[in-house]
Amino acid sequence: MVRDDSFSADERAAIYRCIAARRDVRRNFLPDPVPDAVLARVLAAGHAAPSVGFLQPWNFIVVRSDETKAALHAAFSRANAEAAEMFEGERAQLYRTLKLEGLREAPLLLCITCERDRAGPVVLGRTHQSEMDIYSTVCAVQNIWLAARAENLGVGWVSILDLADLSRILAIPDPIVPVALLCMGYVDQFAATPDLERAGWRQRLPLEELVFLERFGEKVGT
Ligand SMILES: Cc1cc2c(cc1C)N(C[C@H](O)[C@H](O)[C@H](O)COP(=O)(O)O)c1[nH]c(=O)[nH]c(=O)c1N2
Repeated sequence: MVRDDSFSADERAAIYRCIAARRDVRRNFLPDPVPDAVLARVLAAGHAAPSVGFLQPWNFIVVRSDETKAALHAAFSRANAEAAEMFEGERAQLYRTLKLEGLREAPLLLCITCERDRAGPVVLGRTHQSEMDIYSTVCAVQNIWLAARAENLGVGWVSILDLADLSRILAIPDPIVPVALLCMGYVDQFAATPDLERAGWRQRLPLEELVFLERFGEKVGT
């Protein structure tokens, strides 16, 4: 049955293509600025995300200044040096070759935060699973990532930073938690596969190994 709110086959194909073609991008950003109207659409996609108790716990901090980007990059460099020490042998060597941020090259950075006390301590849906507001914010991040891809904007998530550094640099007050720092900008092409896959860090897992029937560990069709 085709209803007015049904997706057409073309629309469906576009959505799946966007999901498959989304990449984590942290290199080859073009200097072209992200127009305000495009950013507004991408942020509206974030704001349309589902949220526990309809809390909408997010804030979006837009960073364009070289000064703030440099401070964030310095925080990344400190954390990344510590991170490199946590791997051993060949892994540590390979880690040091990876490009894991595009904080200075990207024309725009976006920090997505979670205001955990936005509606007081008792929130519908968060009563028994306290992280649900954080997860809601991650839903907003993913909406932004996909909308950006549809706008042909590359997005890279940079999590190799101390949260305290992030809060200090972006003046995020205490009850508000930074959830994601994204670098964003136009790129001339999107890779077909994840950078980490091409670098030999990890391969994509076969989906069938991850799907169970009724109980964890019970394979479909066995
Ligand atoms: C929560 C979270 C945090 C990070 C990431 C992702 C997510 C979901 N990723 C990107 C990650 O490496 C990438 O998504 C996978 O390698 C898969 O690649 P595609 O996103 O499919 O291109 C990421 N990449 C990176 O280079 N530096 C980083 O700090 C992070 N941090």
